[in-house]
Amino acid sequence: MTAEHEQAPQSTRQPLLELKKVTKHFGGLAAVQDVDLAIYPQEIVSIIGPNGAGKTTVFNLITGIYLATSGEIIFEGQPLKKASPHQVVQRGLARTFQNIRLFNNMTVLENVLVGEHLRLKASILDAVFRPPWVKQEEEEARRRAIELLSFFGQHLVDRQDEYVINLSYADRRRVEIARALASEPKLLLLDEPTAGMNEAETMEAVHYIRRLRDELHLTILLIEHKLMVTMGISDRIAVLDYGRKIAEGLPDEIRRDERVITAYLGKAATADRQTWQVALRPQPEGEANNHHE
Ligand SMILES: Nc1ncnc2c1ncn2[C@@H]1O[C@H](COP(=O)(O)OP(=O)(O)OP(=O)(O)O)[C@@H](O)[C@H]1O
Repeated sequence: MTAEHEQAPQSTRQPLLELKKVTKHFGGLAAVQDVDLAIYPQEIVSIIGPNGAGKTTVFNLITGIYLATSGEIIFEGQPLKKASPHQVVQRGLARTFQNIRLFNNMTVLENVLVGEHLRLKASILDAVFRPPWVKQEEEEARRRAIELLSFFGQHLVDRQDEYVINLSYADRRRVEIARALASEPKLLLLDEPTAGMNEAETMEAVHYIRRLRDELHLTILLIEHKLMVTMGISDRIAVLDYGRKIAEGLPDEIRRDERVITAYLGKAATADRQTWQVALRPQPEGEANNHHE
């Protein structure tokens, strides 16, 4: 652990985001039930669980896409209440999606600029008549968008005028994160950030997710199906099953948790436990994230 990561114990800090007994019903189905979760500044927290466990629904509740049936979601000490997705972004939360949602008929740079529009002051009339301050604001937005692309290396800067449809899947995921960063969030929600990536791209994604926390001081909540990634990157992990949180803890605790093993493998699959243990083995020295250890 480096000195810059040392933080006060959680008990003395205020969570950046807190879910209190959050429940979401779809008709008779309880997709999320009584979920409590606290995420502290500059943590990387993962939500894992089998298909249909309620992970994406939790993201949709936090980001204002769904209204909770009951319970409370609190950001920086203030309830999000009925905040719309737009208002949630203004409060400082940004997200990416399981299925990348970029504008394919726009360039890389234009997509990132879309993420900046909430911060800009110019109205439609200003944009039409373009007084000097609007031009200045546009230039500043453009400069910042390029800077955000450069977080992922020079190659995205070089391809800023390319239509996003021409980029690799991994690059499109990077552009989607750059667009989320453009709204200057405090909390970034990443829904399966390594889906569709090969091993090398996945390892690179793990590296830049850590940099988002370490260099940009972001707090990160992610859903990730690749358990090797989750185990290596997370400070804490929350496990959902049938909408309920069945476990929460450090990666090592989750790896050994009987309820988690059962949820993933089913009761009849105890013979597969060794496979599970192998899949979740700690990352090699230097790769493990010892943020809170
Ligand atoms: N809009 C909706 N209307 C009705 N049911 C829904 C809706 N959204 C999700 N569900 C149901 O809620 C449950 C939880 O779904 P959710 O997508 O949150 O799970 P998940 O853990 O993200 O799954 P996956 O890993 O497959 O993405 C599932 O049974 C799903 O069918």
